[in-house]
Amino acid sequence: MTPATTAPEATTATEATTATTATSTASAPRVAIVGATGAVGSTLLELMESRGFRYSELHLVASARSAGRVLTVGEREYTVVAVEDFDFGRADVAFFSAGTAVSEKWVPVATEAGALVIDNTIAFRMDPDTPLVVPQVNAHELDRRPASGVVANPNCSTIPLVRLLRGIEDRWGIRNAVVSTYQAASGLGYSGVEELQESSRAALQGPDADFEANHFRPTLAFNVIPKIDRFLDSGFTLEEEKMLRESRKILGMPHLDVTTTCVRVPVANCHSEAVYVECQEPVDRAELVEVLAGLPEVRVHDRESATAFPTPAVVDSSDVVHVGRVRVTQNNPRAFWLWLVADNLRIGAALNALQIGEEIVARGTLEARP
Ligand SMILES: NC(=O)C1=CN([C@@H]2O[C@H](COP(=O)(O)OP(=O)(O)OC[C@H]3O[C@@H](n4cnc5c(N)ncnc54)[C@H](OP(=O)(O)O)[C@@H]3O)[C@@H](O)[C@H]2O)C=CC1
Ligand SMILES: N[C@@H](CC(=O)OP(=O)(O)O)C(=O)O
Repeated sequence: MTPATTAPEATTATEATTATTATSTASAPRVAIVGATGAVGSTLLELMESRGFRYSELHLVASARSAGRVLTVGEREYTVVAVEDFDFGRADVAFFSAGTAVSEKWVPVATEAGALVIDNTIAFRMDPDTPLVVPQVNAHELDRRPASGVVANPNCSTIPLVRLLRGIEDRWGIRNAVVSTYQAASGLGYSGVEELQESSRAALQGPDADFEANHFRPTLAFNVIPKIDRFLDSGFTLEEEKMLRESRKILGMPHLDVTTTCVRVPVANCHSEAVYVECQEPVDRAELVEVLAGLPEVRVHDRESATAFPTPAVVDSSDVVHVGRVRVTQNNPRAFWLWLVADNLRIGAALNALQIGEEIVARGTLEARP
């Protein structure tokens, strides 16, 4: 997790916001990032640089609070523009990670102006005209420009899960899966991490320390909270419901039986999941390890030593899904458990969104601009 840098001195707003990368060509898209100052937006900017994603223009967009702030991307400085003041006709691709309400209001404006939107929020995920894409699973959905003009990025816990379930379904067939998540404070952005830090400091000072929670109630410091997002009438939370319905849509398995308990834990970054899967056929552990390790961008930590299992503190800022504790159950040879850890800001949000962008460019999907 690396915050964006603010340059002490900067070029003027107009110059800065329309700068062209050294590596760009006429065919590289013009890119806008809405939510550029946030945890996901900053991670996206970092990944664009490290992965060499080419653009002919880059526009950084946030709320009026950040308008005029200057961010350094690569070796250039860019001035942040308020979304109300941005002309989406200046972007071929617009990444949105500024919350659901912002996407509901501004994504239609962006698509109307001709931009293809890659949206990180829940706003359009279940829209039938909007593909919900994890490139390692269903990149073929990007062969054509979507009717809605939007490609949705799934929930941060759902992405690593479906990447493993795809390989398991293809080899053994899935009867059902039971998942418990252990989700980091960064799922609520920079302010979630700050609240975890401040509440931990206050808890260490004693019961009378002055601290007011905005996000996590009861406190997340030295605690775990079995509720993420709001409760539904079913008794499940919306986060748990997202994991069911989004997994079904991404995998193209409308009857997939996956049930979850989503839990917030006092970890800064990286979501973990304990996953139980019952298959249609008996599973051989060695073959399971081989199948999982053969999936794209997955690393299996398999009994290399007594501590060779992934944990959030160790695999933070990693671009692969880490898997450990792979074990077939003693009472049912068709069932097994595994443990996964994935960086929610990268794999669960910015990296997945950027990989969608890379696929769109590679497949020429943007050429059908309306
Ligand atoms: N964190 C995660 O793991 C995941 C997040 N997401 C999605 O991404 C969104 C952003 O997450 P994250 O980056 O972590 O959050 P942050 O709180 O760190 O950042 C929020 C960003 O949105 C901008 N923003 C807020 N309100 C407005 C507004 N009214 N108009 C324009 N821009 C606005 C902020 O700009 P400003 O600096 O001006 O306040 C900032 O750039 C989430 O709400 C969620 O929908 C999706 C999957 C995972
Ligand atoms: N709900 C996730 C983060 C997030 O924003 O998810 P979604 O995009 O599905 O609302 C978390 O708190 O860890």
